[in-house]
Amino acid sequence: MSTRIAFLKGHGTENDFVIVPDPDNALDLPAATVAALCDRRAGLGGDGVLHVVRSAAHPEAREMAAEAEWFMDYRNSDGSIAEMCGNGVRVFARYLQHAGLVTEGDLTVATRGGVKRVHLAKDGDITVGMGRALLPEGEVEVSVGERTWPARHVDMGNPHAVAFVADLDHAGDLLSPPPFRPAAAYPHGVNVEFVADRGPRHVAMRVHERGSGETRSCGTGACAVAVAAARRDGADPALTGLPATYTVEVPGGTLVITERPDGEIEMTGPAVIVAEGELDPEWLEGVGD
Ligand SMILES: N[C@@H](CCC[C@H](N)C(=O)O)C(=O)O
Repeated sequence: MSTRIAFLKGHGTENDFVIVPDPDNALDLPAATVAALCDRRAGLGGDGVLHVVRSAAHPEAREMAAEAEWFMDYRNSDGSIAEMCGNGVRVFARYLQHAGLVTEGDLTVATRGGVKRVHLAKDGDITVGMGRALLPEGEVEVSVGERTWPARHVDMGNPHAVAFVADLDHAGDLLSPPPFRPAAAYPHGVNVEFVADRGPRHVAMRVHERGSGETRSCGTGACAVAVAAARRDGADPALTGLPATYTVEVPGGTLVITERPDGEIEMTGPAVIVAEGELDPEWLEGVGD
């Protein structure tokens, strides 16, 4: 990579991303480059990278090109690849609008977790159709220090372990991934949500994200939390025939999650573009040295 490369910085409820527009998939973005971009001291800083590519130009998205023109090639801040990023989809859609590539209204975004339907208001919040959750059977436990909690395994395209706790401070400083049992439950690692009640259908969470550490929000995590809370509260929409809406407070803001009786989940929240610029080619050439 020796030519000048454009970037933007954006966030959704303070889950922050470096956005790299690359319509023709011409850039090499190895894990070391992603990690350097996300480095908060020596790079731009971010919980992840949103690599913006035309679906037709990306081998993992070509099959979705007829349904969604743009592919969100999402990477965690350590350079690892994840199937989905809920806050990322909203910020991705906001970028497309900002760049004049789409107008407000309805659009689709291809992700490794399938095509997501997005409703983009001109200046307001963005709603994403997140698909259905899977709830694999089996007991899971997560620990922090001396404390251990039962956790609900919820798959939102990416894996989550949701633990209800009395106090979010019990999750400690979350400087390393919370150990979980059994190891076989999450062969590819897991995002862990700690959840405390705030009121009827109103919860607060902290999250330790696979590949990024503790972040200030996780959209797929908030959906997993709402799904787990609805089962705990006897509000499973498939059983009641009624939608279940939860307000999920995250350290960086608030997300509203609705699960319908057919299992489809919608997430609504903000998305903001903060800055744009160009990477310094010399800095980029030195990455990985
Ligand atoms: N912050 C994201 C989730 C990003 C991926 C996650 N760290 C994983 O590895 O599965 C969100 O908003 O959903």
